[in-house]
Amino acid sequence: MSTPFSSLDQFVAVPRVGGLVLDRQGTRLVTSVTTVDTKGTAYRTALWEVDPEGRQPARRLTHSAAGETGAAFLPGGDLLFTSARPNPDAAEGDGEERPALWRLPAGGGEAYLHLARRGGVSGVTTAAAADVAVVTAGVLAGSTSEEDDADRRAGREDAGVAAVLHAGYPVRYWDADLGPEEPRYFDLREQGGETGALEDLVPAARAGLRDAEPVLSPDGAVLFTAFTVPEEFGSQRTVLARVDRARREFGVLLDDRANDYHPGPVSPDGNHLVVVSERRTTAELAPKSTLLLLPTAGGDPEPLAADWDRWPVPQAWLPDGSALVVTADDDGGAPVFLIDVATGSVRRLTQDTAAYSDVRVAPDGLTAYALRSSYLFPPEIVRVDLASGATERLLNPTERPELPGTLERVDSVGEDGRSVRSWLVLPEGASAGSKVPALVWVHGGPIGSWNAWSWRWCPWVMAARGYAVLLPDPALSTGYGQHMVDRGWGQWGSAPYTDIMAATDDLVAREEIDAARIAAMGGSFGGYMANWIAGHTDRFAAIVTHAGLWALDQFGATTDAAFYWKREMTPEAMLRNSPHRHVGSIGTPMLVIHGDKDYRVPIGEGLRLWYELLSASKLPAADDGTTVHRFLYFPDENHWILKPQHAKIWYSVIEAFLAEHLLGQERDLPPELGL
Ligand SMILES: CSCC[C@H](NC=O)C(=O)N[C@@H](C)C(=O)N[C@@H](CO)C(=O)O
Repeated sequence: MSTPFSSLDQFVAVPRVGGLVLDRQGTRLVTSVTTVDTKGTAYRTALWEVDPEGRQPARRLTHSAAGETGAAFLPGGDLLFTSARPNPDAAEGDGEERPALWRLPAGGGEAYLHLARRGGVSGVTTAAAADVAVVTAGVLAGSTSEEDDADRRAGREDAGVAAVLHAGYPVRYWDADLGPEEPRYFDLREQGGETGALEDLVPAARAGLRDAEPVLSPDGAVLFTAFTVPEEFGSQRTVLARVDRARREFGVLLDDRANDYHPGPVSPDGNHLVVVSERRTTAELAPKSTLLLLPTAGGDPEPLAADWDRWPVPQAWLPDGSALVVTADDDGGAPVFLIDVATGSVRRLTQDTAAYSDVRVAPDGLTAYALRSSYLFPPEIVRVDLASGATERLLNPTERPELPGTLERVDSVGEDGRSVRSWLVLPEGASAGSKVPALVWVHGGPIGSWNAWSWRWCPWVMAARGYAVLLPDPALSTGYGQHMVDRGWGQWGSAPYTDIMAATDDLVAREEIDAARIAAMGGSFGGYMANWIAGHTDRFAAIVTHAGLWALDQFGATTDAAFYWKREMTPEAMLRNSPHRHVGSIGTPMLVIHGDKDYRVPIGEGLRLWYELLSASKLPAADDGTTVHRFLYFPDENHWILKPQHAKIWYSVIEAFLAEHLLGQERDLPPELGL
C-alpha cells in the first residue's frame, strides 16, 4: 500500500467515515461513508452497516447520487434516514429536490419514501424505548399549516424572490442565510400504509430552535431542547426547555443570564436529564463547561463531577443508570470517561491518545461502540470494553491510510512557565543529516485542540511533500485545565502568541529541522494568529492565512455571532489585539485565502488584509503593481473549502507558495486556475 497523501487526487478520494447509530438490541451498527463522485467535483454520503462482533466485513446499505445521512433506528429495526433522492411521486415542477425522510425495512428490501414535504426534512430523532420519532424541519415564519407552508414556498420560488426581512439578530449562521425559514419539531405519526404525517410540536417556537437538537425521554413522552431567547443589544441566551408531547405543552426548565444550557441524554429510568451548563463569558470570565443532573419530575439541578478540571461532553448512560459515559478533551486526545453518578468520581476508560465521539452503549452495559480518530488515523469505528477500557477496531468500511512519516508529542514551556504541548509530524527521512523545512500550523476556535483528525487541516499532505508540521496547543486550547483557557482569554496577542513562539523555538532547535526554512499557517482563529505573527516577527519565511480575522473592530460587528466576541473583548481589547494595526511591520510574504460565502469570518477581513498588505506593509505592491503576496479567492466557498476540486487547489497553491519562499523552487500551478 502506498500513501494517498502524495497525490491530491488520491487524498480527496479517501473514504471518510462519520456518525454512528446502534439499534435497540445492540446488534446493528450503522455509520456513514463520504466519497468523492466520479467527476471529482462533489462529495456524497452513503449509509453502511458494520458488524458489532467484528466478524463480517462492513456492507453498504444505501446507494443514490443524492446520498443519505441522519440515520436513526425505530424499535422494530427499521432505519430512518434523510435523502434528497428524487421523489418518485413528485409532480413535474414541484420545485427543487429537498431532503425527505426515507425508511429502510429491517426485514430487507429497498428503502421507501416515508415522508416528503416541500420545505424538506433536516433530521429525525427516535426514543430509546418507545415507538416515537420526532422530525426536525423548517417552516416559513408566516406559515399557518403544512399546506400554507408549501404554497408560500412555491410563491417565493415562482416569483424568484430570495429576500428576507429581518427584525432580529442574527441574520446569518456559518454559511447559511437565516429566515424566513425557522426550524420546528414535528411528531412523526403513522398515517396508514407507508406514509408518515407531521404534527408541529412547538408552533410558537419562532427562531428559538435554531441550532438545537432534541433529546427524547426513553418513553418518548417528553422532549428536551435548547431554546434561544433574544436579548437586548443583539445578544441572546440559550435556555433549557421541555415539550410534553401529548399535551403539546412547552415549558422552560433552566433560564438565567449566567449560563447557557444544552440537554444531554436522559437516564434509562427517565428520572434525570444530564445538562451541559456553559458559563456565559465576560471580558474577565472565560468560558467554562460543567455538567448538571436535573430531576425530570421537577426540582433543582445538582452539579455532577464539579471538581473535575475538564469540559465533559455527555455521550450515554450505562443501562443500569449508575454511571454516565462522557468524552472530554484531555492532553491532546479526547478519551472516554465514566462518571459515577452517586459519587461524581471520574474514571478514564480508553488509554490511547485518540479523540472519541459518538459513543453508543450496548443494552448489556458491557460494551460500547464509538468513533475515534487522532492525527495518526481518520475516524474509525471501535468497540470499547466498558470494564477494562480495552478497544478493538471493528471491520470498518475503509482501511487506515498509510502515513508518510511519524507523529510525536512534544513539550515546551511558555513565558509564564506553563507547559505548552504540541503534536509534531515528521516526514519520512527527516534527520540531522537531512534537515527538513517546517510549518507551524495554528488551530482555530480558539477554544479547541489539535486532538482529532481533520480532512480540512491535514498535516500529512504537507509531510508527503517533505515538510515537518508542528501542531501546537497554545493558551486557549482545551484539555489542559481551566487555567489554559483563562490565561489567553481576551488576550489573543499575548500568551497564545508567546506559547506558539516557545513551541517554535523548540521546533527549530531540533536537529531534523532546517531553522532557516520555516513557515506559519492557520485557518479562522488560526488565520488570526497567522496575521498577528506576520506583524510581530520576521522569523518565518512565509505565512499562510486562511479565513483569518484581520481587523477585530470590523470583524466583531460583521461576523454571524457578534454578541459572542463582544462578551470576550471590550472595544479597547479588540483594538489592542487586532492584527491590522501592525500592517506596517509585516515584512513576510503572505498567502491570503478566503471564501466569499464565509459568514463566520466575513470576506471583508480577507479583502481588507489584501489591500492593506499591498498598500501599507513593508512589502507593498511594486511600481508595476506586482507583489510577493498572493490572494487565493474562492467565490463559491464559505468558511470551509468543501468542494474536492477546491480542496486540491487549496493544498496545491499553499505548497507552491511555500516551495517558492522556503525552498526557492517554482512549482507548476494547477491549470484549472487559468493562469
Ligand atoms: C459562536 S461564534 C464562535 C465559535 C467558534 N469559536 C470557538 O472558540 C468559532 O467558530 N471560531 C472561528 C473563528 C474559528 O476559529 N473556527 C474554527 C474552529 O471551529 C474552524 O476551523 O472553522
